Amino acid sequence: MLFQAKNIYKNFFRKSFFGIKNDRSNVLTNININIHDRDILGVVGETGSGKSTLGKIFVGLEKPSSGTLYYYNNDIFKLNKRDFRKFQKNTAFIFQDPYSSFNPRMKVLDILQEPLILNGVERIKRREIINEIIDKVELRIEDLVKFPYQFSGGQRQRIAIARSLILKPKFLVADEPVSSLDLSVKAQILKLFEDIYTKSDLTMMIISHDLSIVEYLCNKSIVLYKGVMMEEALTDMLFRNPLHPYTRLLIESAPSLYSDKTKDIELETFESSSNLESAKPGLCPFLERCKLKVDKCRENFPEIIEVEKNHKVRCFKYI
Ligand SMILES: Nc1ncnc2c1ncn2[C@@H]1O[C@H](COP(=O)(O)OP(=O)(O)OP(=O)(O)O)[C@@H](O)[C@H]1O
Repeated sequence: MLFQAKNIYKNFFRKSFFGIKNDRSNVLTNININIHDRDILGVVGETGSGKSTLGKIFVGLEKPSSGTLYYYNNDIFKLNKRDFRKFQKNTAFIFQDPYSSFNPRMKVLDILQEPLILNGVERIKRREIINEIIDKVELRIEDLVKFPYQFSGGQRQRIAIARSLILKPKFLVADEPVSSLDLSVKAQILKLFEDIYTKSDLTMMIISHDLSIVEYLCNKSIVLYKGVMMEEALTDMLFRNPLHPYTRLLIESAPSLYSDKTKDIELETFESSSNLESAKPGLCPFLERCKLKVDKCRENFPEIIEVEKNHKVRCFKYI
């Protein structure tokens, strides 16, 4: 198994005006996930549900507050410096807004060769790798001497993908990889991810609030709500038979990949704002918005249970 996340919690402390850490926010609660070689795991949930934080933990950019993340059975946060660097070389993260992660004074060639230089790759080999990668992401040789601001959003995303792949990682996290792109460019970039996956031995995590992207690319998916895993399933199952009221809400209200229009259907699982019940610690975080709640929901926190093979849900409706 490539990754095994066990009981991962992440809290951030907000500092008060006087710089004292006093306000703790639970961003991730008891996350357990297995990622096998060649999986494409989709992580969905609304803004602030902890998706990016989870992705960053998987590439070592954030450390969990507690819990363990195994990479081929090694606890990555217990590796010595050299092995941790080796681990990070095997992983890559494409940020939500790639443009802001580029140095605007660097040309594409420098953006692409920087990681190679840092890893001691010789000039001739660098050229070979860069030629190969720009071919893969369908950029042109003449693009190498341009600056990022000279490209459209879709082209910039190609540069970000090229840079993330330059050290041939085994595992790639793409955080909202197409959220800022218009529909036709979005489809091209998704196709590019698909091609890259087919022609390499990558394992991926795709973070998105947009379910259509996950449906298109991912073989399995998890649904996060306020940092809690609500459902985990093979993607086909999740879409064919969503169990958690929150997943159903997401799927029912999702626009299709092929249209900007949100489906106009009755959201039977969703409590109208006038009826909201405030969420209490220790109870299901979706309680306040759930129309299907039962008495038990106001008393206990539901465990996540396997309802059928490869399909888990956290909801008292199924316990
Ligand atoms: N470094 C940090 N310090 C303090 N709080 C943070 C930090 N990083 C994230 N958070 C908080 O953690 C929560 C989850 O953030 P995260 O970016 O992981 O969510 P997300 O689901 O990816 O949302 P989005 O889709 O908007 O990026 C948010 O409330 C955010 O403000």
